[in-house]
Amino acid sequence: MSEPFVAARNLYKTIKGQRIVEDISLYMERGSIVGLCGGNGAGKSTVLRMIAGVLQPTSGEIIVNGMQWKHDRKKFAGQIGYMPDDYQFPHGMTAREMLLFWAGLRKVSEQRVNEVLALVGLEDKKNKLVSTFSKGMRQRVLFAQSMLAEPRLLIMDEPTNGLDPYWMKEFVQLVKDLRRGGQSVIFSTHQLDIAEELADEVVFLNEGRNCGEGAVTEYRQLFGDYPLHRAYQQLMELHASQEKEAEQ
Ligand SMILES: Nc1ncnc2c1ncn2[C@@H]1O[C@H](COP(=O)(O)OP(=O)(O)OP(=O)(O)O)[C@@H](O)[C@H]1O
Repeated sequence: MSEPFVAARNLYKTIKGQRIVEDISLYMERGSIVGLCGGNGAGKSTVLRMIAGVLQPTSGEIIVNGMQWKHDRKKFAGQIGYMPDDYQFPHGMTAREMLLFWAGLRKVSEQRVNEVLALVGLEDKKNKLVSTFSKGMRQRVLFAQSMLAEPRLLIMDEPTNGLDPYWMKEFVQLVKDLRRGGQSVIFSTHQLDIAEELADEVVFLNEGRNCGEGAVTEYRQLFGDYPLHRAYQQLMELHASQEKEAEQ
């Protein structure tokens, strides 16, 4: 059997003695979209940061397109676009200047900067200071940044946070277009309706562990309407009853 496009195996992360991620394995086919769902502090950002190579796992292995971070950091990073959940933009930089800065790091042309500005609808705001932007507009700058080098894998942490309904829809369409172009996407979200609309596969995390995963079509067959809401609720109820049993 051939190796999946992304194979993250048995990931553990411990920070200052606290286990944050425990035995997470995750596999992605090329050109697929995976949604990571779970409550606050479930470990979604930590898992995404490890796959992106910005945080090293305490143990476990991550292979993207046959490459490992520890063997060739530059090549590994070169095939990934990462959209963090938060970013401190420097003062005094316009949207265009920010994107030109990132484009320079990745050897991307000015024409591509203009393309991504247009994709996220910021052409007319490109010469405005990012520090004056709303949360949703800053998210669109970060989204544009992640697409700059047309990476094979896009890793996006809470990408729809702060987007208005129009941009939420546009975002969904843009990500579907990326998939159509053969790019793979993994994203975290609290918005289960977005995960249902966008993802092929969903992984639910709770307290740093995988508590359920499957194809969205399977969840639909199992639960009908609002399949991810229902699946999540069931998983949380199961978790609560297991905790209660363990206490007794
Ligand atoms: N650098 C760190 N030092 C200490 N604890 C950390 C650190 N980074 C993450 N954590 C802890 O790890 C847990 C998981 O955090 P993480 O940000 O991965 O969760 P999340 O699922 O993305 O949460 P949210 O949905 O609230 O963004 C949390 O309890 C968090 O406090």
